[in-house]
Amino acid sequence: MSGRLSAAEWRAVLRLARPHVRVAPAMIALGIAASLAETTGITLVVVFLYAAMGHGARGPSPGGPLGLVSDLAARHLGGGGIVALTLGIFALIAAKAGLSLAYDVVSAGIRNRLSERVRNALHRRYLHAPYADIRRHDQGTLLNVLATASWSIADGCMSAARVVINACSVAVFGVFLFAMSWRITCVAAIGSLMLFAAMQLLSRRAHALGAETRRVNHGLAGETLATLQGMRTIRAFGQERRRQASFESASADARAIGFRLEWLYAMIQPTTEIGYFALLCVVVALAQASGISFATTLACVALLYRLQPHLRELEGHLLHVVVLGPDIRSVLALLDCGADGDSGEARAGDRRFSGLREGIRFDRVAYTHPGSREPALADASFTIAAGGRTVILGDSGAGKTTIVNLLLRLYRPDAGAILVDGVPLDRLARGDWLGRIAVAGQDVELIEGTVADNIRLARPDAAAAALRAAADVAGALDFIDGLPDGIDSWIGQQGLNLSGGQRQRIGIARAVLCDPDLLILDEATNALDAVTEARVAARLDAAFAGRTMVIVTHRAGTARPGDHVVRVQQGGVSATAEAGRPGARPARVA
Ligand SMILES: Nc1ncnc2c1ncn2[C@@H]1O[C@H](COP(=O)(O)OP(=O)(O)OP(=O)(O)O)[C@@H](O)[C@H]1O
Repeated sequence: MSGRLSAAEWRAVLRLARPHVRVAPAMIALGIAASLAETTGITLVVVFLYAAMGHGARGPSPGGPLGLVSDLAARHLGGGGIVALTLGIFALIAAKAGLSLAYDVVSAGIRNRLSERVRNALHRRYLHAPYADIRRHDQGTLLNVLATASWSIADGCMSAARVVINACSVAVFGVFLFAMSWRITCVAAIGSLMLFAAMQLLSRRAHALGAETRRVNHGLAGETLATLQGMRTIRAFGQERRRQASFESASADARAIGFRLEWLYAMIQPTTEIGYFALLCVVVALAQASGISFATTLACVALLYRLQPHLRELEGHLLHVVVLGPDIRSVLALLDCGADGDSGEARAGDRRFSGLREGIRFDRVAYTHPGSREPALADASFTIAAGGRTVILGDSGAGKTTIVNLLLRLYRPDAGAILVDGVPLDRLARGDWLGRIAVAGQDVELIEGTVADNIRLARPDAAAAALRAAADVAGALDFIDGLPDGIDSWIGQQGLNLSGGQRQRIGIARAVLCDPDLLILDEATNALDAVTEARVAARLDAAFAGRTMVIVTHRAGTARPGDHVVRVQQGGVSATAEAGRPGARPARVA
């Protein structure tokens, strides 16, 4: 892959920046106006010095625009010329400061708004890209791109704008210089081009450092996540020292790369300063040799001196765009993640769904996880009857959770169909479907917050009474009421203030709160003791009588007489039968 961003990548960046592109001309105009004010100011300063030294209308004319301004000043300003010039210079300095301030305010606004837009777009993609695709990225990368690299698009745009402004400023300075002396301008242009070529050597190094920075930052984010997510395990296994060493190693990499990057940027200033000093010496020598007046030489030197920061900035921003390239590319790649596929939004479906009437039929469904060789589910056919209990039974790794994820539309079958009352699942309006089903699993995803926050996650508008009722059905109310702040108790990071069984019951309460037509319990009570598990099962049976329940388990004893049992084995469905009457239905072998 080439170092610099391609035209297509720049087009993608501009598409992201589109709402702000119309402000860009105004921003660039502000930058150029500030340069104009500066160059005019420098010219006036030279005229001022010239007049102060007793020249002006009475002295020899410096020629060119300088002579013109000098003559005009002397003719029209008379004795008060110096005062008027001073005021003029002061006004131009103030104008330049005002214009620069306006530019900074506008660009800060755009930079922050554009970053916000990119952050939001990335977050949206994390939520809507096909689940299997987004899950393939490691969390450190996802975190780093959202938190840090997302700024690179705005920074890249700002640097590109600065490149245009600096190039225009250089052109403005060039025109002034040319009007004063074409010879000096030619020498300055050749010298500047030579310095620019030297900078290109730094730019190549910058690209390599940019890619390295991205890799190191992702590593550091991964290390941070590993510490945060594994805090308990690390301590339980006495791995603090090793973890600290691993973090410090990543941290040292970040320090080293940060230093190398800053060193690279720091190289720009002395390199250009030395180069320009040599150039100024050549200019002065040339001026003397070709009889260019002192005033013109002074003005040219002053202009060249003030041109230096613009050229330095131009080179710095060109370098910055190169350094940002890998980060910009990683943002674009994630924004594109699954964009061609059918994300949850893309296959939202248009058929209304108001409740399960007959049942759900898996018809020769196959699914292979991206990157996997073996299918997780191969040619699976079975039925989940409406209004009854279906037990999906299978060993660890048999494909049970894959079935649940297919029902949740997190995955899409590679082959076969899932029919809900005869309608393909992905034709149903996604909101309608997900609004009618709820799942509780063995690993409950808990957010940092209170018990109430966590139960409410699936139905943020639920009333307090509904929350308590759901917790009661899940057998969670007793322990919740025993917590220091009851349902408003803080549950700690990942719910660590709670036991595994308590966490599972919060997960069940969350599902119950949705009041679903179809309740899926994926090993949802395996952390409970037998008595509590039986109590929770009885409450759920009572609350969901007449509704559809899918119980996913590896324990054959979970099935009760009357339950429909689907046995999953090595990705296929080996048999379906009615619990207690194994021969009652013919086994359907996938
Ligand atoms: N995201 C994934 N990427 C690749 N392979 C996966 C992924 N998720 C699951 N698998 C594989 O698919 C197969 C079925 O996994 P699944 O989670 O459906 O099994 P399970 O029956 O629910 O197991 P358990 O009872 O242990 O939870 C397993 O071999 C597993 O390794």
